[in-house]
Amino acid sequence: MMNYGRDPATDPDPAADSDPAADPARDATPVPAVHAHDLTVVRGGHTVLDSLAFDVPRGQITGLLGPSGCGKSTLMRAVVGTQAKVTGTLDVLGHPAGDPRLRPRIGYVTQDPSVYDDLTVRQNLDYFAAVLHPGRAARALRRDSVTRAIDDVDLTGHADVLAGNLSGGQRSRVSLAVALLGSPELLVLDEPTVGLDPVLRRDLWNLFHTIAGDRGATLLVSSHVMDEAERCHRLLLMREGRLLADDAPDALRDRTGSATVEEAFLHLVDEARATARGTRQPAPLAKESAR
Ligand SMILES: Nc1ncnc2c1ncn2[C@@H]1O[C@H](COP(=O)(O)OP(=O)(O)OP(=O)(O)O)[C@@H](O)[C@H]1O
Repeated sequence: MMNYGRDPATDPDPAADSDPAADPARDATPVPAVHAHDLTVVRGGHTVLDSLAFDVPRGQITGLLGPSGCGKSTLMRAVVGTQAKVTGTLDVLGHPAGDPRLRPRIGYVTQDPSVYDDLTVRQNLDYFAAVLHPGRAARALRRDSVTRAIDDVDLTGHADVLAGNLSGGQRSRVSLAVALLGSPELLVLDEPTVGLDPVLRRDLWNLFHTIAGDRGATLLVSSHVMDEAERCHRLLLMREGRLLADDAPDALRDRTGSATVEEAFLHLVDEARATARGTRQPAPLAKESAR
């Protein structure tokens, strides 16, 4: 579906030479969970993602942060293969984004919870588990994975409540539980903590770290709340469809001499504006919020 206009000289196809025997050095550098090069998306005649290049390392939490409208959801849709008009290279778990082989390996939670309001929490999970693991032989596996997913998102006490009677934050957590069902290698979560109280937000971030640390999954998590950046292993900072930074939070703060990621973000915005004006003088600190 993607990988339009790949330049073999600068951007080799990872699937084409994926035999480790052909190049033993590849063992030392595993294919990243996501590899993007010259990734561009045009929507309604407007360039929403502008020639992005980045890697998302495996087994870590990568935060995708930036103000509302900067292109986070568009990028996530491109990664899971549901975005139209994508050009450039976008490889996910070693395959072109959108490859049908990726479907069971990726969990995706959109901003709008996709749950059936007329089913209970457990019935929602049972339904999706039956699609994922059909047949009588998988009955115990289904039951265990449903129980674990409901527990993961702290909804055990609400398992028999109709989804339509849950709060917005609880319905979002049902969506997350559905995404966790198949123990995906890559979880793509679009603003999963919106509308949650601080305790639930903390618990969810703890869960994300468990999923990455204990289960070895890769998480790509978007947020426009900069304090969530501090909880990520790596950050992709975006603004107006471009990448401002691709770094670890500590390195980002050090590099910009900032106390927080939000301050670092503002520093980088000023730097980008100064560069655009063709001057090396940093502009005064912006007043706008990064949120
Ligand atoms: N159907 C469309 N046609 C044209 N432009 C669109 C369309 N949908 C979104 N856009 C534009 O694409 C840009 C990126 O939108 P996107 O939803 O990816 O941003 P976002 O960073 O996820 O925002 P938010 O944090 O508010 O969800 C925005 O400027 C938006 O106006």
